[in-house]
Amino acid sequence: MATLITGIGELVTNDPVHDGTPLGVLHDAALVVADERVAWVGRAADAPAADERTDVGGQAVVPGFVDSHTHPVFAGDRSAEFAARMAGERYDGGGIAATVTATRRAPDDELRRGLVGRLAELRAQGTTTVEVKSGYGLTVADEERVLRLAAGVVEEVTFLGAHVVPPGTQRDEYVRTVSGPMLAACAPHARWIDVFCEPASPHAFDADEARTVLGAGAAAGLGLRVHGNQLAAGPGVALAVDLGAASVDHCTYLTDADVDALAGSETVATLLPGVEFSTRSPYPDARRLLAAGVTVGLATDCNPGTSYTSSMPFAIALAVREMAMTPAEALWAATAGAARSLRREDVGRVVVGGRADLALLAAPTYLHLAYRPGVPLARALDVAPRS
Ligand SMILES: N=CN[C@@H](CCC(=O)O)C(=O)O
Ligand SMILES: [Zn+2]
Repeated sequence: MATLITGIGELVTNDPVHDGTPLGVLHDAALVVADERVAWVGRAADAPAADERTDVGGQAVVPGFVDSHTHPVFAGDRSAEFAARMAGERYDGGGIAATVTATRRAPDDELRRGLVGRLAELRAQGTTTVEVKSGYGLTVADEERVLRLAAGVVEEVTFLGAHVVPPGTQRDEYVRTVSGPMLAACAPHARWIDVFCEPASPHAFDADEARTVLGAGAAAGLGLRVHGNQLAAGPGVALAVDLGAASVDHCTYLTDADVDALAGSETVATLLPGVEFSTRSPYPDARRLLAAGVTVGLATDCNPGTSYTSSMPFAIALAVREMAMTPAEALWAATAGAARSLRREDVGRVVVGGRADLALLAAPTYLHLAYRPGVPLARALDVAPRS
């Protein structure tokens, strides 16, 4: 069954063929969706016939947001930690242990309910692809169960056993566990492996430890992602580029050498401005990255410690207001850039043959995403189900 979506006042495709810009904007547009894929895209006046027709009344349609960095499988509450930070405390990753304790105690049903609820929250704000990390289990059994739950509901699943060294565990012994039995138990549920490489945190991993874990993950067939350069300049970015990681995330503190390395690489710099908002930290220098030609992605980093938001529009608004990205750059980073960080060609843009993952905006133009911060304008557009 084919559905014609018409009455699109402004359609962002991320396909430059339409207007010669990265966003590929069309006005008075329409598209045809069949079997959850885009079958046709163009001007409404040229639209072909279809079995069904949906008129969106002049609203804007953009590619569904791609949230390429989240940690939504957890239990417990860390709002008091947030309040303490707002009163001047610094974030160093120490609070992760509290979430680990609560997550280990939580039965599967409670974790699944929390995950599904957070994914619904994301979708209600226009996000159609979500990457989900583990990292609050940190035993073989708990990491495996978290990833099994995640793999039951999303495609992009990331093993983050190397989030922090759990209290009471020797560092070298833990790195051996993560790279050995934990990886063996978790790899069947995951597409990616990630490491919090941050020597500035006493809880996270240094370059050698991160290299060991990522090397083992690559040997097990997983793609690589890195949490790096969040708290200070450090080895995370260089390591990610050296190992051909798909993404290095945070990038808050970068040296010139880091920027140069990223510029000549296939590694996406994924910026997470919700973290700087919630930890009262300086924002990453997005303009420096863009000027150097680095591919920039944007994500929420939805997690209970540093960024408990599920809103990609909020990330876009922060990127525009606090990181001086243009609204067009921010939307591209939240869709096509984030898709590239997941090495996905089928999401993050509206092209024939791609997934019909779309966000509808209660607004005439995508500019409203940053212009009207905090207003629930975006929602995932549900098109007719597969025939
Ligand atoms: N920095 C490391 N990990 C998460 C925060 C986890 C937490 O504090 O619970 C992040 O991406 O910011
Ligand atoms: Zn993270």
